[in-house]
Amino acid sequence: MDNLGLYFKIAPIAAVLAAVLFIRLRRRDPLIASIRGPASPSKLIVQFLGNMTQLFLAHNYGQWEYKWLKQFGSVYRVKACFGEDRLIVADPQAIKHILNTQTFMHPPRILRTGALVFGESLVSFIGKEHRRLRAGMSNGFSPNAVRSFLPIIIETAKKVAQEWKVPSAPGSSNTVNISEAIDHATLDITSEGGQSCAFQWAGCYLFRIALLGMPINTVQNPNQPIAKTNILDFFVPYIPEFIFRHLLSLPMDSMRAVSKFVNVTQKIIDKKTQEGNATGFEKDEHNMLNMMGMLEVQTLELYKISRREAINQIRILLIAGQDPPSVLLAWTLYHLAKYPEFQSKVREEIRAAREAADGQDLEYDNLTYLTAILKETLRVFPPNPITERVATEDSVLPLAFEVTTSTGERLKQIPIRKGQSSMVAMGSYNRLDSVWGPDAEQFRPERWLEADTDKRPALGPATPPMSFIGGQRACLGWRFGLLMAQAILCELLSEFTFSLPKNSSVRARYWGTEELPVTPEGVKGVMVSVTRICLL
Ligand code: HEM
Repeated sequence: MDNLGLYFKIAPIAAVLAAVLFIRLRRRDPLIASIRGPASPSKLIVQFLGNMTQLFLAHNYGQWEYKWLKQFGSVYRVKACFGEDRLIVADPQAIKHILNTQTFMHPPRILRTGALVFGESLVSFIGKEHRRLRAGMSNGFSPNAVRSFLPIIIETAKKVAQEWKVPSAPGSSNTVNISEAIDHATLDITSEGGQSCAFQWAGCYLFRIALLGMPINTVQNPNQPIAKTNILDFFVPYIPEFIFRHLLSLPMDSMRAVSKFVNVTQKIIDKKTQEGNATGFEKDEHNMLNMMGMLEVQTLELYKISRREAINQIRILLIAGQDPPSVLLAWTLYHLAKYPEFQSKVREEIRAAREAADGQDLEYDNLTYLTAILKETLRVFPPNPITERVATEDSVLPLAFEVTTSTGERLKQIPIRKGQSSMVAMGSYNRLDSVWGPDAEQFRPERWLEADTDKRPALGPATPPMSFIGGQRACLGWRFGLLMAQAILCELLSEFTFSLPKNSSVRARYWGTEELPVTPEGVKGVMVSVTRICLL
């Protein structure tokens, strides 16, 4: 009986696996299969996952990907789940084509997960629906709208300084995990401190727990949860809808945390809508929805966006707006602590700018060395190093650099069949010797001050480097993210020096969609010694 029971449990799973494998093998494109790439790992258990474990679960993100880049060139093939052939694309011309034509879309995996976590939002919409919503939201990210957040950014940076608990006497220091306070800071900014915005009723505290409790923000017990949830991610396209709907009920810490986030934000959205309907949507609130004009009747009518839809964007703005700037700041502070010579130079630039501004707000874009440091950090450790697109029809990928197949054929372009998945590898593009020169691996901010910098292909906003992606799904908040980083760094560098404690080390870990710095124990963040100086 026991054996029979087991058989009935295993048989349907085996049948589904066999069917998926059969469909995959029949759909295999011989040209893509002939493009050179790494062999699949030989262990049986990971064979199902192909090279995905090396790509996404590497001990140090990029340890395989950047090696393959050197070995196989700027476009190569990897194995994904169930023998699927995927392209890893770091070639600038191919990337430009993928991002700027309507032929390539987010894969169902991202759209499905996006819909589950964010509801009807920018990340779960495609085509006309996406363009409509994006047009309405884009309006609000103008330089002026973004700059109106400067007072709260500066005020929040001061709170970071307090959270580090460094005694007030110059020379006093403390060793802290810089990501903890920075995570709180970017969340406070994005949700406008919870003081005057949509989150007020729910209490900022509850909201914080819900958002900061999400696994993408707290990698407390790194290896297990990361591996489990990332592996689950690989299977998302194959999970039937009736099971997928209940994914958040799985007894896993990560699922519980995401579910809490969904529930708390849903209550906020409902409450905000009810209150607004009863008493009107206040114009004097200063929050992101207002910044984008998303509570104004004219804007909503112009872009045919319902109010409900507008308020729904709270979730995506909070996640997209909170985490990448925090990761960028953590990697930047790590590099400044590691290279004191760059740190002194940037501090000197800030000091001179403050003197010239004579008490007025700084013009951050004029701080060329600070911008160089940020661009170099975005180049070497882009917060989102890789993303995926799927061809919706047959197409041809143009190439800047030829690709050689395993039979020795040299391709100047790659014909792509409908359904072919391509990973747009921003991190790899940002390290291409052919674009960045032989020192591409090195952290060298000076490269941004050299004359030939702007000759590199511009693939998206604030590029090069390509860390905000480009085309129809380019980061909407890149200007906001950069302003947050610039202003917070100016405040912190005016008050503290940063250095790495003895024997400290950091590695990069892929989590969710991000390349996070983690301590040797695997906790998100970087341990840094922070020492107070006389205020600049
Ligand atoms: C340093 C900071 C940031 C980086 C490196 C970054 C990077 C990115 C990347 C790579 C994408 C594309 C992901 C994909 O298509 O797979 C993206 C999309 C997006 N980002 Fe950012 N981001 C940053 C800050 C922000 C901020 C501050 C906001 C909002 C306040 C924001 C809002 C968005 C939104 C709404 C999208 C989706 C756009 C769409 O699908 O049309 N981001 N970001």
